[in-house]
Amino acid sequence: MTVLPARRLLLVHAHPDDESINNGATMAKYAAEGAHVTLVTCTLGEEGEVIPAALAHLAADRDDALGPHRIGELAAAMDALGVEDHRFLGGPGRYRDSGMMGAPQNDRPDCFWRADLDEAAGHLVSVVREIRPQVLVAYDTNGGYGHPDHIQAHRVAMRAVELAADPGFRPDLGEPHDIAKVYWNCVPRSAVEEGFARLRAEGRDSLFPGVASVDDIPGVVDDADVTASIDGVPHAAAKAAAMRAHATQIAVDGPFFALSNDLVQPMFLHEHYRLVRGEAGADREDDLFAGVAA
Ligand SMILES: CC(=O)N[C@H]1[C@@H](O[C@@H]2[C@H](O)[C@H](O)[C@@H](O)[C@H](O)[C@H]2O)O[C@H](CO)[C@@H](O)[C@@H]1O
Ligand SMILES: [Zn+2]
Repeated sequence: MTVLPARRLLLVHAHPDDESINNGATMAKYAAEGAHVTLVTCTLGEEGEVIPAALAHLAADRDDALGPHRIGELAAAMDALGVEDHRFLGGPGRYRDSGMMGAPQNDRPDCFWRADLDEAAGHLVSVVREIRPQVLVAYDTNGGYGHPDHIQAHRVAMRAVELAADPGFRPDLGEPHDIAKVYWNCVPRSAVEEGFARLRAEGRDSLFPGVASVDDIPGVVDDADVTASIDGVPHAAAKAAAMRAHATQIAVDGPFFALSNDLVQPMFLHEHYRLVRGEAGADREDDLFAGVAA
């Protein structure tokens, strides 16, 4: 019987790369502090575009080998963050990347967007009842930016929070567990505006073919809606290394990056969260475990 650390954090993401973009510094911080950090990724990202020309053959409409390749990218990213516990929902390849909203891939019977909600949530309940986290991080109801896998990851995570605590649900999956605090990823508008001002001031808007806009940033909220902000500056190098590890999806340029759409955007080193379940430990928390664990 493995005895886990006192502080246990669970994060649920749609594709390999989302965890590093949204929470890389937070994950590195808590791993370095000795908390147990568990990442559950819901798909292998099989339908992603491929940035390096030398790897273009991996794409779904070529060799359809991007999923297994991204397993390796995710493992390298976890090494960079110091995270040892990362899993795929239902096992690697159980749910396939659904493609962007409206894409024909949304209709594939094996895609995550078509998953049965309670069946998928059951796989996550098993992890919750094993790890028994005090804190869960998930996407907001729009999945940050409306990608079907992100929306579904939100739904599965929130359904698993309910089911994991229900003693009548699947006793075979372990004792019920009530997650004390649930946060949704977010970015305060002031941080987005500051990031783009820095990008323009450093002239990076001329090095990439395009520049993202505020509307391209997932989960932008009014500053007042932010509950917790994690200062990830001490973990900047780890976050950048983790993002670089996802080389088919992300091109990193110092404190900026672009996805395969070539739109440069700031890399946020402060990572922000909105508490949607549980009690906040302060008006603006600097610790996700505030009030729940030593
Ligand atoms: C960050 C994220 O969620 N990436 C997803 C997303 O990828 C985007 C998609 O390919 C889009 O067409 C591009 O313009 C954009 O640059 C990409 O970031 O969707 C992919 C397909 O579902 C997914 O694999 C990728 O992880
Ligand atoms: Zn994603």
